[in-house]
Amino acid sequence: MPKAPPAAPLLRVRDLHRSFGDLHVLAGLDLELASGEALALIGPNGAGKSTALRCIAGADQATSGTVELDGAPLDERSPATRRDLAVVMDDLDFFPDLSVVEHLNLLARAHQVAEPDDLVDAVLADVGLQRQAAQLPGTLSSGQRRRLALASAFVRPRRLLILDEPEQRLDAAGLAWLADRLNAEKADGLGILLVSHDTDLVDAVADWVLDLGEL
Ligand SMILES: Nc1ncnc2c1ncn2[C@@H]1O[C@H](COP(=O)(O)OP(=O)(O)OP(=O)(O)O)[C@@H](O)[C@H]1O
Repeated sequence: MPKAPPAAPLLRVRDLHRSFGDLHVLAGLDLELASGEALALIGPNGAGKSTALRCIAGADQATSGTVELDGAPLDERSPATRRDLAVVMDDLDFFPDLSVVEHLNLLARAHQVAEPDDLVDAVLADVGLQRQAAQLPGTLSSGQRRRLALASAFVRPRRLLILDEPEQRLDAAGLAWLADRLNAEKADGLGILLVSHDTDLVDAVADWVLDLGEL
């Protein structure tokens, strides 16, 4: 009996290049990620980790190379990609006049999740922002703003989670929560691509580690 062709990985990046003038930040990055797995990009400051995430997520234009989601070119404008891809970068942008709960409600409803109020309540409790639900982003502490950014990814549909230094500004309890949450996401079948300088988080979550400082 003929064998079925192997399923495409959730994410496949081939020969990704990104240069800024004569600075070759990415010079042929290859990676693959399956559903239910986490891949951590590590490396020193300036190694190109955020550049890689931005090019993969479509926030920056690679000089050359391919990025595929489920075997099709990843197009951040397509409805399918926008449904599947949840991105939390390190630049946190919020509407200054929408409260915490209003942000999360807006996202859940825009992504047409079932029972948005229940999901938002659950995520608020999970990220520890229940008491801050009515506050505006400008009144949150920096760690609370990071929690809101992470919460934004958890109130929407997703199959691939891309996270740039999600550990930033989290306290010890927040870091423990983050590792548990990301492992729960993996158990739910999500693929996770993260950049992190936190070796404990990488050890706790990553199935694969790619050191961009060594490429
Ligand atoms: N838009 C840009 N124009 C010029 N140079 C850039 C641009 N974006 C990034 N770079 C350069 O590319 C290199 C890689 O930057 P990047 O932010 O990807 O590093 P990183 O590995 O994420 O570092 P860190 O650990 O400090 O976050 C750096 O030398 C940076 O100055």
